[in-house]
Amino acid sequence: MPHAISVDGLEKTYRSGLFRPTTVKALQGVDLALEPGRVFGLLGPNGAGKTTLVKVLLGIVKASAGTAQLFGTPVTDHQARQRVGYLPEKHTFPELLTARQMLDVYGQMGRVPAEHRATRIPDLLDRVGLSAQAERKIGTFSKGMLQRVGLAQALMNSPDLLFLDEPTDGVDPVGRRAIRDLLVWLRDEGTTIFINSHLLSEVEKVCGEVAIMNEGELVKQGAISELTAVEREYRLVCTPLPDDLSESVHQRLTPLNNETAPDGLQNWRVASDTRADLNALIDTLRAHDVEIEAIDPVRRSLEDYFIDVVSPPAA
Ligand SMILES: Nc1ncnc2c1ncn2[C@@H]1O[C@H](COP(=O)(O)OP(=O)(O)OP(=O)(O)O)[C@@H](O)[C@H]1O
Repeated sequence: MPHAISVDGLEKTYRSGLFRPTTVKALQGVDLALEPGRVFGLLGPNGAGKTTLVKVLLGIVKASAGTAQLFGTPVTDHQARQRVGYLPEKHTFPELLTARQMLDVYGQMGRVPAEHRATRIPDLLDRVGLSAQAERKIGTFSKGMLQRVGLAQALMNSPDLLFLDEPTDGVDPVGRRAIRDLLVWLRDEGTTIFINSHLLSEVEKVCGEVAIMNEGELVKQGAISELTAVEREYRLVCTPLPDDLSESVHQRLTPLNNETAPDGLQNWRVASDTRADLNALIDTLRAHDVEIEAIDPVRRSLEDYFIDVVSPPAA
């Protein structure tokens, strides 16, 4: 089965100015392979090249070098876009149309047959929580409602691959939850979802894997759980430590909010260079009748990780 997205050595250089031409290297050799059925988040600071990458994938912008394919079809071939839905960041929908009429127009443009539109429009409006607003004019919609009707628009042609640019921007927490639930449902149905967003906490909740783009390059890529794990540090939850533990054991344990644990359990941060070392420590604790409730890798937030990756090192 081909990758949903496959990008190899992609470059894009913008040239502007007639008398004093300037060039901007927006993409500088991007490689990406995305399995179908994944929810993928593309992160990066302003100007990193995220929108350019999406535009190349959608055939809106022509790459300067490299190749890009959607489901094995080159993005330069219009067939590649037949299986794609897109919610742009700055969308403007016809304000005088009602939500239902707007979806009908976009469905027609996407060559969705009339009988499919008749069932799909109420279904999608229901899924994005806008059934009661079906006959309301788009011009009267709030920003959050516009995002939700935009998402319904992107889904009109039942895409296998969905591109979303800042999908939850301006949406209140209830609407965000509705969008998140919808994305999870789509993923479970097998849709590949590509999200471009600055809202890292949202990305963290819905994306399985992310890539961080900086200055036109993908500098990090992987599962969020792997990227945010702090190497060889663990959080240990256990019954109170006895006083007769050796100094060397104590030195490896840093207390974490122990005064706030209402159940009498204690939280410790454990640094351990090897697995054997960690297991030896646990053996020592168990030999002192300490009961282990949990031991997990310490994780940073995606935001902390992101800032570490994109911030230039201090001079
Ligand atoms: N049409 C264009 N002509 C010239 N330069 C452009 C054009 N579009 C984008 N750029 C430049 O290319 C670089 C990448 O821009 P791009 O919009 O892809 O970044 P981005 O990561 O999407 O940023 P943001 O998060 O701010 O939307 C920037 O330096 C931008 O100024």
